[in-house]
Amino acid sequence: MMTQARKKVSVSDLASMKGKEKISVLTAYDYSTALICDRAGVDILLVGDSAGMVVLGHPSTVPVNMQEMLMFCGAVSRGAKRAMIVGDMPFGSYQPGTSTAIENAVQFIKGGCDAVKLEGGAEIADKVKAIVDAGVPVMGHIGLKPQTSSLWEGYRLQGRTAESARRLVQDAQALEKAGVFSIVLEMVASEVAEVVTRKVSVPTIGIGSGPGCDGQVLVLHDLLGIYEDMKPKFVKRYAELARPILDAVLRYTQDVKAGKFPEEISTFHMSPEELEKFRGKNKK
Ligand SMILES: Nc1nc(=O)c2c([nH]1)NC[C@@H]1CN(c3ccc(C(=O)N[C@@H](CCC(=O)O)C(=O)O)cc3)CN21
Ligand SMILES: CC(C)C(=O)C(=O)O
Ligand SMILES: [Mg+2]
Repeated sequence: MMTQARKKVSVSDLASMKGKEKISVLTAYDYSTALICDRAGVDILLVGDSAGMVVLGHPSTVPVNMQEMLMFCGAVSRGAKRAMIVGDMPFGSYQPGTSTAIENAVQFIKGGCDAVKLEGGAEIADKVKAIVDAGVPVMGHIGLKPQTSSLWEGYRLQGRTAESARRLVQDAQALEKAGVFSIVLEMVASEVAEVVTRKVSVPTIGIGSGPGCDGQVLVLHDLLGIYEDMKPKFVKRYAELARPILDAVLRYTQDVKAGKFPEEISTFHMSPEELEKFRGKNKK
């Protein structure tokens, strides 16, 4: 008998959650935290290009490349048993053309991801369709698109005017038609996110887009309180871990300086016989 494949959250599981059960999504970038998030029952782990900011220390997500993303994806995939893993395609990995987009999407799947995410609406629908046709599930991402917003107008609320709200609905529908299994709505006015959620059949995942979305996503380091360079209004800190980490490292450093670490319990010894021989030889 074949061993049963691990029970993973699938595209069809997510589809059937729309309107019934909210979808919990978090970012993850490494094995140890992926393992914890998976154990907590997070449905989707997004290996976000936000790693460029919170892990690599860049001022935006723009500098992150494929090689870096694939390393994070491999680590997260080894930690997640149940959660679906979505790889965030970095800036430059899908802009050059459809075949480049397919090649890089396939690299994410080979690297352990179950799906990929691309920023953009109607203008990238052809690339989304091509990736889906190649057999790779795609998550859309509209509203605030950090990869390009950082180069143009900065990180601002989207869908503030009736015109831009209508465009968001059209973008969502274009992505749905192109075959996405889900759409991230980032920093979209709550009223607009609600309408988009009603108008598409696939689940919407909100970040800073109000409670009307089918699911929610946050950056793990924001939720844990260990990324302090910025605090968007939509972030809720479920813990303030910067402080306890600082305290632990302070105490460790004090102990090292004072010669109080390591203690006997953390120290290894030779056997008495070998120690005797060692001392004898050393005497000479
Ligand atoms: N750590 C982290 N968390 C994120 O949520 C995140 C990233 N990194 N990197 C990629 C993008 C960038 N994001 C951001 C960053 C800043 C604001 C921000 O400053 N927002 C202002 C409102 C600005 C306005 O209304 O025009 C705020 O006060 O929330 C929003 C989204 C969300 N994403
Ligand atoms: C915040 C989410 C949606 C994201 O794209 C990221 O973490 O990079
Ligand atoms: Mg991203």
